Amino acid sequence: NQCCSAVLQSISAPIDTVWSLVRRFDNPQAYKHFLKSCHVIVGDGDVGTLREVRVVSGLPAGSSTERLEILDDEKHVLSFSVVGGDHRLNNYRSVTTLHRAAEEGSTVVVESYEVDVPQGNTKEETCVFVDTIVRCNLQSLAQIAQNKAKTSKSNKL
Ligand SMILES: O=C(Cc1cc(C2CC2)c(-n2cc(CNC(=O)c3cnc4ccccc4n3)nn2)c(C2CC2)c1)NC1(C(=O)O)CCCCC1
Repeated sequence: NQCCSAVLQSISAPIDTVWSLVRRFDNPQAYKHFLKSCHVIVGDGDVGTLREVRVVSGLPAGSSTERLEILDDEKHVLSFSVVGGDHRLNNYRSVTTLHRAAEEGSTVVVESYEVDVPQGNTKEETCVFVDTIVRCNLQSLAQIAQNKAKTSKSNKL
């Protein structure tokens, strides 16, 4: 019994700026603020790389082991799956894609996922839970990418 959903986020920064942050499988904590640390267990940052992330203290879970499934620098697609850890997100897999928005220098991020519905929770509760975290992450990504675009622009003046 799985649930799936997608979260969209518009970002006023060029697609290459946003992608430079999203593509770093070894550094998710750059914009995911529930993460305290990340270390690569196996691999060089390409498909098959395994990372272990630790969540900030005070949360029920401690860590998660995650595998990079897709990293496409041309199509701006990143996908990873959760393969272990002390949490209740079994068979979690997400796909994040970037798209040039109509407006010059703007990007739309689409992050979709699927995950097993844990014992004792409903599909609805599971989607609300995960959507909330993913939305937080993408709002943080937007802030950081927009700041990065501003600083790089002012450096060019
Ligand atoms: O952003 C993050 C960092 C991240 C990673 C983790 C877990 C280590 C994996 C957590 N977490 C999870 C838990 C323990 N509760 C569950 O397991 C869990 C699973 N079903 C549920 C279904 C319904 C209600 C509650 C549920 N409760 N305690 N902490 C957090 C906390 C909640 C804010 C953030 N992770 C994702 C990412 O994009 O990297 C986005 C979200 C999905 C995983 C990938």
